[in-house]
Amino acid sequence: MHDTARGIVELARPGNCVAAAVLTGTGAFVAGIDAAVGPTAVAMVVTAVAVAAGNAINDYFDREIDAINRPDRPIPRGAVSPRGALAVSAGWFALAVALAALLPPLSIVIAAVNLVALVTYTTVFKGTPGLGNVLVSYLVGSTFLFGGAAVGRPTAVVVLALLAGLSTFVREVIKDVEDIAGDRKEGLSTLPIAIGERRALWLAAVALGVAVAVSPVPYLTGTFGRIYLVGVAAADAVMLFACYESFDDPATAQRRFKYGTFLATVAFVAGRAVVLV
Ligand SMILES: CC(C)=CCC/C(C)=C/CC/C(C)=C/CC/C(C)=C/COC[C@H](O)COP(=O)(O)O
Ligand SMILES: CC(C)=CCC/C(C)=C/CC/C(C)=C/CC/C(C)=C/COP(=O)(O)OP(=O)(O)O
Ligand SMILES: [Mg+2]
Repeated sequence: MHDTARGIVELARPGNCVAAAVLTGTGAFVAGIDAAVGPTAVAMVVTAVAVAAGNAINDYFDREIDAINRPDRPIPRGAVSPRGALAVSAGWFALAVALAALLPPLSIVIAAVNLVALVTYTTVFKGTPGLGNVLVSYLVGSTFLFGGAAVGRPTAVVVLALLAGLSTFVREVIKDVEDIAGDRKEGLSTLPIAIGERRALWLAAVALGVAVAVSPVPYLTGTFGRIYLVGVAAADAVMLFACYESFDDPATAQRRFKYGTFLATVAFVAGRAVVLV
């Protein structure tokens, strides 16, 4: 029983759930959390539960592949049965739907689109070159819009959504380069397999260049205070270095890149806080 409970928690990948919920909360905070603390809290829980549901159904559909490449995952190691994982995912999806119904109309629309995307990601989008990366990027970017919509001001965080989406695309491509051997063995057609590793990494570098060029905009529009520039410059530097590093060592680069995105999230919060105090 102990390993089953641990397995169910692992299916959710709680670190991703918390990180995504923080992004939703950041979106609400930047947009104007004073307007609606309750809906913000609900939106953060919906985000966390939706990510848990999406990760669990991903493991269900990936169970044969993971048995070869990730035997330590809960289903291949026998901690949770495939049917059990599907039931847990369905329960989390149902909970996300029930809670999303408490939110404003636009939030409900975003949640509905995202939940369908999460159910179809693995079976429809993941194996199509670049499409899976674009969908995950949209999902991460949408957390800011979801938080902004919860407080009735989604347009206030469109730039943040774009930055999060672009940077997620970059990291997903680097992760696909890291996983290229296993993905090729599984017969997956990821972007690096379809167009080549270096071309895929150059495409990611261009996307990062756009994100870095756009990153001062929240300061220039007055949304964030000057401290944001210091924080986002550090985050940009980490992500740019990770992107350069990815051509030689994608495994280290994608982990370093993730720290850069966390640094950027802190810069968003600090940048807004100094304007509000
Ligand atoms: C240029 C600039 C200022 C960019 C903004 C960067 C920003 C705030 C990005 C947000 C990225 C973030 C913190 C995402 C966490 C939420 C999440 C669940 C991401 C999706 O991850 C999917 C990935 O495949 C999971 O893999 P792993 O992390 O290895 O478990
Ligand atoms: C705002 C709302 C309602 C939802 C947002 C949902 C979010 C932010 C999702 C983020 C992306 C995410 C974590 C999706 C889950 C599915 C996924 C991409 C799993 C990873 O799948 P693989 O590509 O198989 O990689 P692994 O090797 O890690 O399994
Ligand atoms: Mg998987």
